[in-house]
Amino acid sequence: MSPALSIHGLNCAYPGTTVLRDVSVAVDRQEFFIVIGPNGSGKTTLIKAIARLLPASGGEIHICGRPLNRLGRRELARRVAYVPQSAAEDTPFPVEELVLMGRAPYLGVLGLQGEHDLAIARQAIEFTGLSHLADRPVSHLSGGERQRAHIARAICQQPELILLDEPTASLDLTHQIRVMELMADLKSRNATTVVMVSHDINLAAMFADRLLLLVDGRVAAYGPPDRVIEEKILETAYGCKIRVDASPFGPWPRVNLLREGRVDG
Ligand SMILES: Nc1ncnc2c1ncn2[C@@H]1O[C@H](COP(=O)(O)OP(=O)(O)OP(=O)(O)O)[C@@H](O)[C@H]1O
Repeated sequence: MSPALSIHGLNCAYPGTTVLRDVSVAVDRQEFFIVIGPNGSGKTTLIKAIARLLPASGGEIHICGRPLNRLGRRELARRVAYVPQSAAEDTPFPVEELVLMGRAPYLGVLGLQGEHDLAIARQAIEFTGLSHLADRPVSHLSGGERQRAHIARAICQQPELILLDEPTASLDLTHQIRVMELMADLKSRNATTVVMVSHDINLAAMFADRLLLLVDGRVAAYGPPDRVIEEKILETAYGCKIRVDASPFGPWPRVNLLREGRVDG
């Protein structure tokens, strides 16, 4: 079976700047894949290229074996859902309506939602812990609640591949772990492939099947967490002092930041 996502020799550029250079990775179906890397290394650019929001200037992206640029808009929306980095917006729609928008790729010409669509939307709202806010306008939610509403909309789209750009960035600790558990759950219950950008390397180590470390738009490391989360690799990538040990709470590595000159070794 072809991978959920395969990227070969991808280059992406904005006018005057090349951001991604020769990026090649493959993400298996039902994999939890997390992209890490310093600010400006090209993580959002990569996610946007996969969501077809940015054109590639070279290379190829395949979704479940199909070339990305040959998928029709509806087919792309059925296969791929994208949750952007900052979902700040003043939409006056209630949460339930925003989430129901995820059904758009499945509706007929009249765009009428049926009981089935409503049931899927309610399930996504419940799954993200927003049932008590279903009727509240999105503009009246906190940043973290709004982020979860956008995740619910993406889940409601029932995609094969869900792309999330720093979904835990504005969340408190409970909701950070909840979003990660939610994605792990979605992966095993719905066989969804999850591709996430995150700056939280310790959370990423706990949940990712594989990590991709981008530095200056290039693949610096790629593999299971214990192959990527190594002191030398991270210190070179981030340019700060780091110690890596084994987490006492599970079979994953743990990153510890050091203050300059405070610890020997
Ligand atoms: N619209 C744009 N036009 C020109 N350059 C851009 C544009 N968007 C991003 N860039 C540049 O491309 C590079 C990669 O940006 P990108 O947002 O992909 O990085 P990132 O790894 O997601 O960063 P962060 O961790 O800070 O969110 C940066 O140098 C950025 O300044």
